[in-house]
Amino acid sequence: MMPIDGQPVLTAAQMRAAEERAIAAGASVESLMQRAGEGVAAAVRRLAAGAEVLVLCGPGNNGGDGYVAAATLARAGHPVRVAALGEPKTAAAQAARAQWTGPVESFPAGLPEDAAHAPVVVDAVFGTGLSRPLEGDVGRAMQALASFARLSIAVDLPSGLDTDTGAELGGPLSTAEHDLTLALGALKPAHVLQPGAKQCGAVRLLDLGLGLDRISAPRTDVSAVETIARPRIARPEPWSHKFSRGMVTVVSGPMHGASELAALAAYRAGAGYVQLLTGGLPQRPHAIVRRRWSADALDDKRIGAAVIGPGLGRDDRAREKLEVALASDRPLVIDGDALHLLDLARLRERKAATVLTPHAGEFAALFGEGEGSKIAHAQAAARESGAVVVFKGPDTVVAQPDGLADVSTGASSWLSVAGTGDVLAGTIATMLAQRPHAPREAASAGVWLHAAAARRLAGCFIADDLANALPGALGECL
Ligand SMILES: NC(=O)C1=CN([C@@H]2O[C@H](COP(=O)(O)OP(=O)(O)OC[C@H]3O[C@@H](n4cnc5c(N)ncnc54)[C@H](O)[C@@H]3O)[C@@H](O)[C@H]2O)[C@@H](O)CC1
Ligand SMILES: [K+]
Repeated sequence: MMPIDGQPVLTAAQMRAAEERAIAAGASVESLMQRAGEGVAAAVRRLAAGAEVLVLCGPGNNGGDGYVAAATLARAGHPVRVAALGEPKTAAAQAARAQWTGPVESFPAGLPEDAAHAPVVVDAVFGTGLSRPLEGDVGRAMQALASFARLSIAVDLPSGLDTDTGAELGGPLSTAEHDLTLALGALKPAHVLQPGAKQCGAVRLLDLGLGLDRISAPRTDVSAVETIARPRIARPEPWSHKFSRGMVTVVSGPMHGASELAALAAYRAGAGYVQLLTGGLPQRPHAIVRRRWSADALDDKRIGAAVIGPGLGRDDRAREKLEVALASDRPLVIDGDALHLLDLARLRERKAATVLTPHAGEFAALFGEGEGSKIAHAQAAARESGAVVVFKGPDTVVAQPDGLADVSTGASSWLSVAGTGDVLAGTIATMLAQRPHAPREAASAGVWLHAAAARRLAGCFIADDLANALPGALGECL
């Protein structure tokens, strides 16, 4: 079982292609299924601690993995039962079924009442092949079993999810929520995009030897999408000074608090010099340099990145400031109100690095609703705008115009509070000021730090606390 940071994310079609490549290179579906089932059995055995396991098997190869896992557990002397949704339909699943010598109960109808108390449930009903909503009582029965179980584990994916979008094919609340999902061979979008990611519980990767790791396969060969890994951030050099550490300028507006938060976060994320262009009164922290806005305020070549949007307002003065920011040659983070004023045609004329940080509402206002997954939406928006797009949420996606994209995993739901977006904008600006040539990497590093700061707070917090937790998160990256 491997952690999921910095791993490729493959669609169902990309997964099939990887399987075909492995078969062309000498593997067989049966050998891959054996490896998958044995990996599942090893994980289940370790976690079940001797408790009886009920394996639910579907008609396809996901079910085949389940039969191999059940047979492997039985051979090891672990108490295990099997219940199946029909007979296996593929040759590989039929061969796997033949390994299991015990009885097969039928699922969902016919499963005795006491099955509801199975302490450990393994969902091997459907994986990447599911193309339509679960029929009959399958979803409801699975939910009941999973909620009664002390431990419920999904093989590859929780049955009922759309692999490529993470949507529940049968509509909201139609899929069981598991404690653990064992992603086979590679992560899929449903492991990282909501609501699928929540239904997965913890996600761990089982390697099937498909050669999908970044050492064997360069990023674009198998997939342009990857989960965000902990960034490596350099300590200041002995000869570093405040400007070489990264200078961030935050453009303020009538709602001073939002830009104050962005400026505080920029400092806490490691910037050497943060100035706030504001008409507000001096306040803490005094380290923030406060200047009045002027039309040439962004001409300073020492500025590594500027932030515009938090608390900016949407009036003519806000428009004027945004136009100055767009015309400047400084890297720019555009957030909040500025996203509502943005003209995409004007943005495309800009040469310097630009990062947009919309939440779902701002994203829809700028780019429309779109088709497909959140990853596909972010990729299309990056292509259309020519900017790096950070499509925020519980499953933040960072995409750049050529299609490369990163997805955040494990964001705390406590981040759903006012001001955390301003903190993210400031954090990304610092990363951008320190890494001027790599806006996607800078944005992803900022997203990682933001999520790590929230994890360190481990519960309810306000945006000021989040900014103040950034140094601890940064410490994890040195
Ligand atoms: N891609 C790979 O490299 C490997 C994949 N394996 C497993 O194979 C799985 C994919 O197998 P399959 O493609 O056979 O797909 P699944 O096992 O996910 O299910 C597909 C089967 O269910 C039927 N079906 C689809 N939607 C249905 C619905 N709503 N109600 C009833 N029946 C429905 C399909 O007609 C098909 O028979 C993966 O998730 C993984 O568990 C492993 O065995 C080994 C390697
Ligand atoms: K499954």
